[in-house]
Amino acid sequence: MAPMVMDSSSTLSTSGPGGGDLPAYIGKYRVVRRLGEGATSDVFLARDDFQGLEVAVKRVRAWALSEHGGSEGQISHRFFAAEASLAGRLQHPNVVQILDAVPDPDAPYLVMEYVQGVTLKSFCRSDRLLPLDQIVELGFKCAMALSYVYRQGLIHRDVKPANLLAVLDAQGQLTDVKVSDFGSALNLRSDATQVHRVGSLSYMPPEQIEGGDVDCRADIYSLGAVLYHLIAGRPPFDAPTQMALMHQIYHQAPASLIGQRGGVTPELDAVVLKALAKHPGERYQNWEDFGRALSELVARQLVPLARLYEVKDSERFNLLRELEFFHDFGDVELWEVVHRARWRRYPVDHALYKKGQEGNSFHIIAQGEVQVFRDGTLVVTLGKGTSVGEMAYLAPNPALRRHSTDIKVSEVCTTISFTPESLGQLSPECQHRFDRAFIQVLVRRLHAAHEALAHPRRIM
Ligand SMILES: Nc1ncnc2c1ncn2[C@@H]1O[C@H](COP(=O)(O)OP(=O)(O)OP(=O)(O)O)[C@@H](O)[C@H]1O
Repeated sequence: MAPMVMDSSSTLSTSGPGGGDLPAYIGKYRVVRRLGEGATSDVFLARDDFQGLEVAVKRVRAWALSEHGGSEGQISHRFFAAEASLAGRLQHPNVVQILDAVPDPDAPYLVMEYVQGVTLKSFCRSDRLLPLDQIVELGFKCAMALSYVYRQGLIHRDVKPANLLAVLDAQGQLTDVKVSDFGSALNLRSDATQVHRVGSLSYMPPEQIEGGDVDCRADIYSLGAVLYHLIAGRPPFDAPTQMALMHQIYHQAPASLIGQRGGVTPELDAVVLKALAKHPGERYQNWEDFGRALSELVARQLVPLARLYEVKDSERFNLLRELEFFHDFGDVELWEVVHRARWRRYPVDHALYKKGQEGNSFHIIAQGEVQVFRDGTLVVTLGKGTSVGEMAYLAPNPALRRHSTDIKVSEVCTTISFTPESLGQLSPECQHRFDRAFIQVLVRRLHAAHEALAHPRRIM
């Protein structure tokens, strides 16, 4: 049995498998295992037994805060304070949520959403590189997440592979990515003076090294450097000493990605190198532009697609943003629809609904067209952005739930569909958006029906 010892916060602890002491509890959280460690803190997988929840607890190492820690100690305090101030604030599917911050005087800790997976550092080695389309997808998701973060008044300032967590499913397949570690974040709304030179040199833009004021374009550079590393298996600049590395970052253009890896197109190379421009004015000027450039690479097939007929998450997100039905949805709700809806592509002549059938799912047409027939006669053609089947879905009694028309696909069509059960699993905010969008659809239909009754000749 592992020896029992007392740790700094007087909690019983055992010697852990990863070396070092593994505390039995941190506050009310039962420690399961060590997940990783950073420069100043240890991260543990822990359980909140009361809520039955797995969390990641990041605890600042006691020595780092002690008087011996000197300026290191002060820095740790500041890093902790920066992350702690964000507890409960950042809520985005691609940002690791900070659930709580406990300012324990000996060893303060943060409680975070637990991400099952590895950091993107695992995919920076040349023998473990990800497919190019997956790298671009990850880049797009990080760009959208950091755009959200920027809109909250924050610059991350330490975007690097070790701070981007890759979500893996049970089969070990990478399914998503989450931005983490806001210890170096600059809060533009409350930090009166910028603390300079935080971050990791290999991914840091010149203006951040110089100690000048930074804005979102500094993070855009860093994400560009991460994408470069994921594509090439080496960072844009590499040198044996910090001085030499800084010299390269200031003065040397990164080598083109073409030829460093099969399948890299001039367009992909241009997008990454633009993000890595020395001068912020020559980079993408905002996250929206960088995100658009990345998603266009996928949409226009300018990266080799591993699975050709798949509707990628970036495509889905952009499709939704274009549809009137989703105009009032924020980014967070749109990502929920990307992940939770059923996305299907239907061939021409496919019968979406048949008259008399009882319906409980509804579709929103994202691409293509359908035709509505009443007793064999074409009534209307519906295209992108319209919804079908919502009447049967919203109907208060079974008789009204039967479809009164036949609906057939007339042009290859992608639909987003929900059932009452799948809609019920969405967050209350997202359900609320759906309710509002349905009310708008119904009001429009009611108005059209009213007009038809009031002015029958006009519409005949
Ligand atoms: N929410 C999480 N879920 C799962 N693992 C995590 C989580 N947060 C962090 N980790 C793991 O712990 C490691 C260290 O975390 P983190 O980078 O936040 O610590 P840090 O002390 O701020 O590091 P550094 O100062 O070196 O950037 C990560 O690389 C990752 O492996």
